[in-house]
Amino acid sequence: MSAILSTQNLVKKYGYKIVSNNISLTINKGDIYGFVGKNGAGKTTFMRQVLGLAFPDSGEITLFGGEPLNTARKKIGSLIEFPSIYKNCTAYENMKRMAILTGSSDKCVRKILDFVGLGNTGNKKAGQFSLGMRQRLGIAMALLGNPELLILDEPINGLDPTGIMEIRDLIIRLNTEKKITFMISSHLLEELSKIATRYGFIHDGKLIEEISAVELSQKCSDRVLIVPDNPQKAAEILSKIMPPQQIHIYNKSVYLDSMIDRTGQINKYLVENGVTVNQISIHAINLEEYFLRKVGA
Ligand SMILES: Nc1ncnc2c1ncn2[C@@H]1O[C@H](COP(=O)(O)OP(=O)(O)OP(=O)(O)O)[C@@H](O)[C@H]1O
Repeated sequence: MSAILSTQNLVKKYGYKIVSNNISLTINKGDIYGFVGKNGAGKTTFMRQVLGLAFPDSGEITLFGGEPLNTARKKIGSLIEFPSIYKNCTAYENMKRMAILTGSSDKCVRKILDFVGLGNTGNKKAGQFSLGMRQRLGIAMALLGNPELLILDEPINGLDPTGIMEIRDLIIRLNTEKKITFMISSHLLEELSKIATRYGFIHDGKLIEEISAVELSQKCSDRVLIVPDNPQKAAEILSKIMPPQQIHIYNKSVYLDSMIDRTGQINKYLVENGVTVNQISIHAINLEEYFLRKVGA
């Protein structure tokens, strides 16, 4: 697997605030990399550094196996926050403006507009577009110059369910048909989980975990949920009959990674050892819960 983007101990401070705290992250060719973090976690700042719009205090950015950053950045398209669209221009006119900067042909402009589903918008001004159409136009503009990597900052933020579905489908088609690698930031974790192949979780400027979608779904699969009167005591007692690393306390509950077929025995064992069990069940966690647990929320 070849890395398209990697950073080594990237640090960025604004005043005393460390916004990128030693971030070492890798995005491989073909990934749809979900960059997940709460508001203010440092997602945009990280992306801006990759794009050369903000400058790290220390650390390194490696693009496309070590090409000089200025030339390598020409292979990256981006949509950071809101697309810069002229509201009084049509989709085609907006694209033509951008095409001058990237040296793209008219044929290429029309092809991309068709691909993103805006080929038939005719004389309609972008100001009359839905938010979803505007986001698709933003992506279309980012596609000029044939990027190998697209960096999208919160591309589905504020979209209605149809808009979200359209952007999701577009990303999947660009990834599978055009072989474009994606880095997508979002705090809408459930939505991201429908497309991401790998994730990076960021919290308070720190990359707390990188994990593949397959590994994540294994980690989020069924486990035992126990609601005891005393979670600490329950965990301590259970650690005598199972590996302690498979026992997690979260939100006054105890979760066990194994023992799914032994809930009756667990219940009996805890009660015999003086723990009252208010609830014991099988529970699959979702991405949101997983992330919140990771960041200790
Ligand atoms: N130019 C700047 N000057 C000072 N502080 C900044 C600047 N840009 C960002 N910050 C601060 O850095 C922190 C991280 O911001 P950033 O926008 O990178 O987070 P984010 O994860 O993208 O969040 P959001 O989803 O809200 O945009 C925030 O506390 C923000 O206020």
